[in-house]
Amino acid sequence: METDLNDYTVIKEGEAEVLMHKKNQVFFNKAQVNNRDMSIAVLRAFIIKRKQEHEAMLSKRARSSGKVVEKDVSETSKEETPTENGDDNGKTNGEHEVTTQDGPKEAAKTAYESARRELKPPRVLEALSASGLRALRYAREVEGIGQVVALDNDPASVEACQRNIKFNGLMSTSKVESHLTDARVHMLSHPKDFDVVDLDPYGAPSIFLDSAVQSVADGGLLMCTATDMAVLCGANGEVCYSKYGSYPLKGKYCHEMALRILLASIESHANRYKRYIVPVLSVQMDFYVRVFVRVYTSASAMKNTPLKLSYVYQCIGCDSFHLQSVGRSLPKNNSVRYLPGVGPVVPQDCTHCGKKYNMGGPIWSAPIHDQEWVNSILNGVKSMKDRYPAYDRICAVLTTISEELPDVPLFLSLHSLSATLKCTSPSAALFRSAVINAKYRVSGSHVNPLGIKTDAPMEIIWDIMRCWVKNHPIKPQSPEHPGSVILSKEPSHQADFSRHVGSLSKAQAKKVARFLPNPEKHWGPKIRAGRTITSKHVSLLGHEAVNGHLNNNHKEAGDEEEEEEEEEPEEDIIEGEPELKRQKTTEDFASTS
Ligand SMILES: C[S@@+](CC[C@H](N)C(=O)[O-])C[C@H]1O[C@@H](n2cnc3c(N)ncnc32)[C@H](O)[C@@H]1O
Ligand SMILES: [Zn+2]
Repeated sequence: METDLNDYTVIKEGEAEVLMHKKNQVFFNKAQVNNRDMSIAVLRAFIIKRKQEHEAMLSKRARSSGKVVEKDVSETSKEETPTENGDDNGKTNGEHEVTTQDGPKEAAKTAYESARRELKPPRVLEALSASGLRALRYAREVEGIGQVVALDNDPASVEACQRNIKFNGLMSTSKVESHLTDARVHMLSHPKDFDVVDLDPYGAPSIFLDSAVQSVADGGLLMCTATDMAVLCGANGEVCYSKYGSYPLKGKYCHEMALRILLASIESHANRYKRYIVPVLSVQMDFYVRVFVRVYTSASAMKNTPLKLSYVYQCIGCDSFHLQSVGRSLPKNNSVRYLPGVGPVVPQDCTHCGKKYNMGGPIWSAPIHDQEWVNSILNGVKSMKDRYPAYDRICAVLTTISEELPDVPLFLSLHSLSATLKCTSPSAALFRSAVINAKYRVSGSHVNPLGIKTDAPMEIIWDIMRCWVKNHPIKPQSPEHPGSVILSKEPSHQADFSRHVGSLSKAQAKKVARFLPNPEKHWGPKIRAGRTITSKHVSLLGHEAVNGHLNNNHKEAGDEEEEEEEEEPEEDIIEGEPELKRQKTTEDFASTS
């Protein structure tokens, strides 16, 4: 069928152009440019890293095969050297037989050259592609990328994607292919077939995780978005548990907890197939979380999973939180014994304010980024500023991430600490100085401008706040109030608030932007393409965001099936900071006492 261009608007993002039908039957959200740019930056870093790893494996192989050839040439031809992570990229697939005729050095060189040719450009699966914009951007903008397979189970989306592939010319038609299929079926029938798998669903990715972890090649990259922030941040704890297998807690750190719940869930799916993940970058931006993890196969490495997971105890009175590892390991002779974690790490009642704890998790409590990757992604982005439409935003996010303490899960909120004590808040610089002067480490968090990551125990934090209140007295409060209980104790550590040079992050000191406002109104989620627009959507998203598609015979809010599957905000939770203090109601206290 001929395409009448008058029916379409051309949308350009990066180097890709897509045709959007004026009736807008296919999903497109401009705000996801940050997500797509960040993914391109990670893909570029992945391609470089993969090449470096391959080179390193080859030279190791060449060295070892050279040595072995000198000893026994016939044995060398049979040998295979798996990489550290059990990755089989380096296999010669038995194709290359090292002959004795050219001598050992030549044999090693030929083996090297043969294996070198084997690193094929990475194959990418864009499992949920809609218009194909993302797949097209990957194909057009990421140097060294291989085939990009774009899937969707919606016929209108696949039709649009195929039209867009043609519209983007020869380079796209040769690299991108689009299929109408259920992504889960395709991933299950293509085990370890893709070097990169991208999941960008409406709402939760949970139903795609099991097949996705099987479809990624060893050492490959899984990139996964979740926009169901209300669920992940604790609005419906039981729904989160059913989808992800973890209980979320309503804390100021909930967006970071969301990232860690998603990582724990991916790991759990991977473990079913003797696989495990290594996160390289985990980002909370705009209205979603997105994680980038590498997937490896190793039954023995998988035993470490319980050491990377923790439950979280969070006090309902003062928000103090404590992590309890799911498992532990003990060295035994030359091996390791794996044991359950020792607990509980907290008493029944909070030692600071006397209230009970909620228990959440398990969450991923190992690092959520690889700082070497983060730096190389950030440097890559800076070196190609003009190639990223969302340069300022992704640069700001990556800069903040590059300064996060990698080994400190979750964070404190200065406002929350001050709200508990009902005092004025010290400035972040003063508070951070007091922590550093007490000989602990401190950093910001990319998910919250007011977040403070620190390895200081809660006793020290409350002592710092007690000392602050001594100089900034508060109005008398009821003696049962958690803040009054905390302040009734004398500090055992005397806080030193004198300004420390480390109280500002490097980026703050250099005045590099770390958090940016949204570039325009309605910079948020969009509803599922083809859905009936209701008054609920308009009130949540605004008229512009629903593209003026208010349907007159709309259903009322609540009539939608699978509501939490939408790429929609839930009031309070997604936009900015959830107002969490108010959730500590008498109901909370009663239910745990
Ligand atoms: C949020 S959109 C993807 C947006 C796209 N990645 C982008 O960057 O513009 C999600 C898409 O997943 C598709 N989808 C939902 N379930 C699917 C399934 N089981 N298999 C394949 N596609 C599916 C929907 O039709 C929709 O087009
Ligand atoms: Zn407490």
